[in-house]
Amino acid sequence: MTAELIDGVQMSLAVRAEVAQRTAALRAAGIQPGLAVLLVGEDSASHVYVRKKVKACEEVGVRSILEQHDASISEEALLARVKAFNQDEAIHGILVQLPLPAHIDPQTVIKAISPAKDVDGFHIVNAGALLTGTEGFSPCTPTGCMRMLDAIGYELRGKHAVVLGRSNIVGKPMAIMLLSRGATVTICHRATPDIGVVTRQADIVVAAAGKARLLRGDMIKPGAVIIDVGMNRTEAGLCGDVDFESAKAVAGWITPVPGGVGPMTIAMLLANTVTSAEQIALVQKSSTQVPAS
Ligand SMILES: Nc1nc2c(c(=O)[nH]1)N[C@@H](CN(C=O)c1ccc(C(=O)N[C@@H](CCC(=O)O)C(=O)O)cc1)CN2
Repeated sequence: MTAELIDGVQMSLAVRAEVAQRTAALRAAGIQPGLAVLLVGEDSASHVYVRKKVKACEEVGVRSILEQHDASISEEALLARVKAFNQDEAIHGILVQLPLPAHIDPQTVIKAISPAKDVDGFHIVNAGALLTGTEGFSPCTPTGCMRMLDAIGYELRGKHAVVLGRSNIVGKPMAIMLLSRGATVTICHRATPDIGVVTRQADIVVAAAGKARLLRGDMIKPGAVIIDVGMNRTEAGLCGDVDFESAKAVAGWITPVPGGVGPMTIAMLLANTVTSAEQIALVQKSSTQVPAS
């Protein structure tokens, strides 16, 4: 068997086209969606991702402000910048690119972002909304993975989904999203003794462990859907958490790296930013409406 490729580039273009239409409608109503991006330090991968985000904004008509800070910026100074963007009416989304330097606590910084502008969906208010199935912003990478599963018409109800990795930005929210769609979910992590025993039972594996080529073909149930969130820079170049060549010989569907989940992450960020602008516009409109006498 050779797996069918899930093309994240094509899917992200479809999402971007929708976002561009919504942006055009907002602009016609006098609202220019705006995203503030805070980048701290010299992590080269972060610079690549942020450049992609800024370019994507430009392409769909979202205004972006990129603020770059030296790695030595204090936590207080960074918090002050976040708070300034919270107050800025031209800004509808705020994101702080992760990882941050070791002297800055990411949770403290994320907590300072207004939940209404938290287009990364990392704030505890939005994490709680996801957990309880109420309205809020969902993290971009797992939301992008769900869109990919939907795009191939995959029915999750009754399936066994295995998530590799338990990070706050991918593993945990991914598990909640799969669970809320009726899948039986297992999370494997560093302390799981033998992940192959678990993954061989899975109908879907989402690999987000941050370990190059962790999931090999011999650990996959024939016909399973394999979503690779990994973004590992090795001597051989960029590779995912899945050993693509051996996995594609066994799986039913598979995402490539690059060109899989990454572009969908950026597309979902654009979608969240435009949603935020639409919501803020709605609130502003209702607060300026004069009640009928
Ligand atoms: N504030 C945030 N920080 C981080 C997030 C996030 O969602 N919000 N996620 C990751 C990195 N990330 C987004 O920021 C991200 C990673 C990869 C890609 C992407 O398009 N990858 C390309 C390949 C790029 C390359 O050549 O290196 C692909 O897969 O095709 C986009 C976004 C951690 N930090």
